Amino acid sequence: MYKVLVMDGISDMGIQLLYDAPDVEVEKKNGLSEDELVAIIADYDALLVRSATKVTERIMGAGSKLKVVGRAGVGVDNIDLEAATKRGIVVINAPDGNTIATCELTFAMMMSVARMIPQAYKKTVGGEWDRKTFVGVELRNKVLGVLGMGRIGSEVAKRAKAFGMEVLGYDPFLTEERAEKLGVKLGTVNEICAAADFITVHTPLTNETRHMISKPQFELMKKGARIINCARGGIIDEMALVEAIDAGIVAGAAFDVFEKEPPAADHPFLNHPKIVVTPHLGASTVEAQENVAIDVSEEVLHILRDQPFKNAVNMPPVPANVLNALQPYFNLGEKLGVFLGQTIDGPVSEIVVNYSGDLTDVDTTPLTRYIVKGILANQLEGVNIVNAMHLAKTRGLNVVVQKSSAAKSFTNLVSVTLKTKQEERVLAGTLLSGYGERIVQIDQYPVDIAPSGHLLLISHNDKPGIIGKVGTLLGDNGVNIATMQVGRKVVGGSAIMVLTTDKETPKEVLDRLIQLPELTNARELTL
Ligand SMILES: NC(=O)c1ccc[n+]([C@@H]2O[C@H](COP(=O)([O-])OP(=O)(O)OC[C@H]3O[C@@H](n4cnc5c(N)ncnc54)[C@H](O)[C@@H]3O)[C@@H](O)[C@H]2O)c1
Ligand SMILES: O=C(O)[C@H](O)COP(=O)(O)O
Repeated sequence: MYKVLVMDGISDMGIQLLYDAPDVEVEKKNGLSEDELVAIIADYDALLVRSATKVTERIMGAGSKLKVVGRAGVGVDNIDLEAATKRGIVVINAPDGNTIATCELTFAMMMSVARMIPQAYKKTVGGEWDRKTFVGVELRNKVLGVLGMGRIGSEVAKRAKAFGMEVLGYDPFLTEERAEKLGVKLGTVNEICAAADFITVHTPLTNETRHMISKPQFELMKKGARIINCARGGIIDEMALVEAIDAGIVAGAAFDVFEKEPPAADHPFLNHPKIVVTPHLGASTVEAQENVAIDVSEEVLHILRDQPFKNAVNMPPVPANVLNALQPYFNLGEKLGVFLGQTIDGPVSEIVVNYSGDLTDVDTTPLTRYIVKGILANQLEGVNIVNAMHLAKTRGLNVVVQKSSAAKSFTNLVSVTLKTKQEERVLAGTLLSGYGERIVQIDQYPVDIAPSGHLLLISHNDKPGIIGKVGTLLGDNGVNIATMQVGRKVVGGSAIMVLTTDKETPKEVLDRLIQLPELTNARELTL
């Protein structure tokens, strides 16, 4: 039974999928401190949060069973991604579910700041009938600058056109074609700051975007510009904004997010007559909360059940067509790795993976992760497809991927070479129609082996009688041979024998095998 801890008031309707799952037990808690989470997290396989819970290295360190942290929303700045990756914990988010909610809040904020609705409301309910102070501006014919043209920024740009606004956009990944399709003119941050009547930001908070709008940008702005931030606190320099308003450059601002949340009681935005504030409500609609909770629940179930998933934040996304093409090979790739990992002595210095045939048509990176995971699994605990490449890198292990279009006798071939300072071992596998996964090459020897169960890999000199000696020794010790294959390059030269056995060969039997004078090596492998 998997235990899932759900924090931060995530929608019950959205996580119904988890309640309904027969293999999942859900517990809901709110407002736990870091210490309280550290004390209980070892019981859980999955943790679901919004932005309120900070998922720190300490929490993940204590989460000995933790497989996945699910963020019911977009921003993962409350989750220590590096710590998760190191521990092989998958971090997933729900990037699409709250786009429209946040886009619509952006317009609510834009209208609020254009017409001073919150300020007018406050006076009206206070008993004043003040129609002179609140003369606003229209959006029509105004220039809107959108910094960050991802999901939310693009939706904002589309709707701004309906208000009759001219839209200028900046995003390092916005192509001219896409900008043209959206009816957006491209500009630099400074050009947009100089030209816009309204500026809205929709980027993540990164080292590059921190204080992207600060004193120098405010100094470029038109008198009367208005600023909206429904993305992340810190993208706009809060103190520089207050100065720009007080200097008469900026006419007003609307902020849903703060550099520190919740802001201190004496934060200059609170009670400022020209600044509208909300408590991080961008995603707070019934629809968005249901959407993100459904998305994250589906992914959590996939991860807990070892099924493929798509929205991992600490792994590159895998497009559906790539996943479809590679998925049948994941198990084979891992088995090739597990096989090789058990056949090598001494530290591995390089892994060379060669893909040939149809597999060369897609990005094979996800499959490489399975291979590397399999190789490392023999040496390291807790290795999985999230941390496999990271662990390989931190151990100075070079992973080289090659592709060759000719697959020789096979439609597809995955060939893996493991190199240490002393030796080199090659293993190749394929999927054979009607037969499934097969290992088809060990070093220079062609073989045909199903990669599962117990195997004995024996290196020997090609001498008459050796097969009988091995068979007798195993038989005398109750180890039944299921299949046997022998390969050699030249008569009387070095050769290999691969046996599949119905049970593990005991260590003492293996030791006696190795003492046979014709044998150079014997290893028990479990796949
Ligand atoms: N207020 C809320 O409750 C709320 C709700 C949802 C999302 N958000 C936040 O809104 C932001 C945008 O969300 P999204 O779903 O559109 O994300 P997204 O990933 O689709 O878009 C972000 C865009 O920012 C661009 N970008 C990155 N660095 C940039 C830079 N230096 N200059 C300009 N553009 C840059 C990226 O290329 C990307 O296109 C995120 O920070 C997210 O956390 C806030
Ligand atoms: O990044 C997000 O998705 C938003 O900031 C929403 O955060 P929330 O789920 O805490 O409302």
